[in-house]
Parts: sequence; structure tokens; C-alpha cells
Amino acid sequence: MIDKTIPLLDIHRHLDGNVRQQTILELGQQFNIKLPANDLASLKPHVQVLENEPDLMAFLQKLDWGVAVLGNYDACRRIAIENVEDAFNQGLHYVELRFSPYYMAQTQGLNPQGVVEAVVDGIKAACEKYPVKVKLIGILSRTYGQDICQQELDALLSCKDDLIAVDLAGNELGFPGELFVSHFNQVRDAGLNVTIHAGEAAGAQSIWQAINELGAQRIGHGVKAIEDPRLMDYLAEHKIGMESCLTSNIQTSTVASYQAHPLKTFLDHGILASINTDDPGVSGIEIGYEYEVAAPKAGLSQADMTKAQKNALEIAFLTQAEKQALQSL
Ligand SMILES: O=c1[nH]cnc2c1ncn2[C@@H]1O[C@H](CO)[C@@H](O)[C@H]1O
Ligand SMILES: [Zn+2]
Repeated sequence: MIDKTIPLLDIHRHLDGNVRQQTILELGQQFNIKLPANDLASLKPHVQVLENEPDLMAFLQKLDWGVAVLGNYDACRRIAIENVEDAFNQGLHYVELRFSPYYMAQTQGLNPQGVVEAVVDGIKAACEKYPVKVKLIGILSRTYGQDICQQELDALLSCKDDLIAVDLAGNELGFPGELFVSHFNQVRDAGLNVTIHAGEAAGAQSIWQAINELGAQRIGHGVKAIEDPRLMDYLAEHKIGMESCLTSNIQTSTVASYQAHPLKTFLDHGILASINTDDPGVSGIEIGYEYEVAAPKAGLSQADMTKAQKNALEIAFLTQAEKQALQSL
């Protein structure tokens, strides 16, 4: 269960993996984009995971319609606003929303920098209306390769004051972290934090690489750390935050079942692991489900869940003062 006495956070949440199905329909109509279905019930299997997918890349395809309907910058602004509304409605006190401007731009030929500006603008407008604290993380979609990721990074850095961190996501097996060393040198030079999707599709080595070569302060997923006891020690000792996403890991077949998920072991090992949603719209879950259903199935006790909830605050990309302010809500 969610511990109501402490703040509720989601620090691994893809804004572009959480486009409302109704919005996909409406934007499809608005821009005359042919969708695979024209009503909610028949659209659902195309945009939501209903049965576990064989691997990460099959899962990621379910995000595609949510960005294919982004016909102009106002549509990008709209989904940013709706994400804040959703976060507030779920009782979240603080969210780090992440998005890939190139991924959002590419289907309809938008300019990634325009997408960043629209998302930033939408978040700012929505935060005036909803009392939920929001920070933005820019994503480099590794699936497009080094050159596109440099363009994507340039677009993100043009608004760097509106971001707290940069992440690397997408096809971890096909595009290893080694290809993105120069990108993350630039991210750190710009004074931004680093979190990396690692140890999800690839092994423990990918997590070591993210830490040692990309400067990761936090790891997205990090499931495969379970295969390397020395890495688990290192994560705990160096307080490298772990952003766990239980249901996502089952749906991508990264882990065979909730019972087999290593989150409990990570917590017992003293790793600063947290509970997050990943792509709530595409997964058809929300933060409440992860605490109420997924975490108990993964063997977490109430004390474990409370610890994970506290860990999220500890590893959030916030100043001490901001963390204290959240605690006194
Ligand atoms: O679980 C995940 N693992 C790896 N990459 C992901 C995951 N969920 C979404 N994306 C990727 O993030 C970008 C959109 O924010 C896209 O590149 C999408 O493929
Ligand atoms: Zn993710």
C-alpha cells in the first residue's frame, strides 16, 4: 500500500508512453490521420499491452500511435498538460516526466526543438492549475543511432534550464551505451543529471557502462544487477538510485513473473530502489496498482514498500530544500 504519511513520487514515467486513448482518437481525427480503429474499444489492443509481449521492442511498438497523432506543437502541449492532470488525479505529489522530442516529432515531421518548447510550455501552464510538483527529463532515443541522438540532444540543450536530467532509452541491445559517451559528456558539461535505462534488455555490464562511462547517478530498471553481486554492492555503497518498474518488466518479458522480480532483493541489499510506472497508459496501470497489487505480488512487505517510497524522495533530482518542502506537505 501507499504510505499516506509520506509524499508519493513517480520518478520514472514517460510522458509519451502515457497519451490518453481518447486523445489519440481525437488527435487522429483532428489531423486526418488514419488510425487502426475509430472507437476506444477497438483502438485499445493497438495502444495498450493486454498480454505480455515477447521482448522490449515489441512492447515499445505500443507507444507508436500515441506519438503518430502529434500533428502540431499544440498537440504536444496538450499531452503534456494531460500528463500533469493524470499525475495529480493519481494523488502524486511529485513526478519526473520524461520524453523523447525526436520520437514525438518524427512521424509528423515536427522539429524536435519545437516539441521541447511545447512540452515545457504545457507543463508550466498545467502546474499553475494543478498542485503537483513536476520536473522534466529529456530522453535520447538510442534506437535512432548516434547522429539523431546528437540532434535530439541539441534540441534538449536549447531548453536546458527547463530540464533536470537526460536519459537514454529505446533499444538497449541494438544500441549499447558505448555509442553515447560523447553525448553524456555534453549532458554533464551542461550541468544536468544523468539517468540511464540499463540492465533491462541487456545484462549487468550495461549497468556498469552506464555508471562508469555515461556518469549515471540513477539507473532505469537495472533488473539485471541481480546477476552481479559486486554490482549490487556498488549500487548500494555509492547510492546509485534504482528506478524499478514492476509491471513494465513483466510486460516486456524482462522478468518472468512478479514473484521472480529482484526488487525485494535489491531493497534487502540496501540499494536505493523505488517503485515507478514507466509507461502507465501503454501498460494500463497506475502508481496505485504498482503499490497495491504489483509490489505485494513481488514479495514486498509494507515496510519494504514504505522504504521504496522513501527511496524515491531520497534519489529524486531535487535539492534538499525541495525535498524538505515535499515532506512537509
Ligand atoms: O521500458 C522502456 N525501456 C526502454 N525504452 C523505453 C521504455 N519505455 C519507453 N521507452 C522509450 O522511451 C522513449 C519515449 O519516451 C522512446 O524511445 C521509447 O521507445
Ligand atoms: Zn522507461
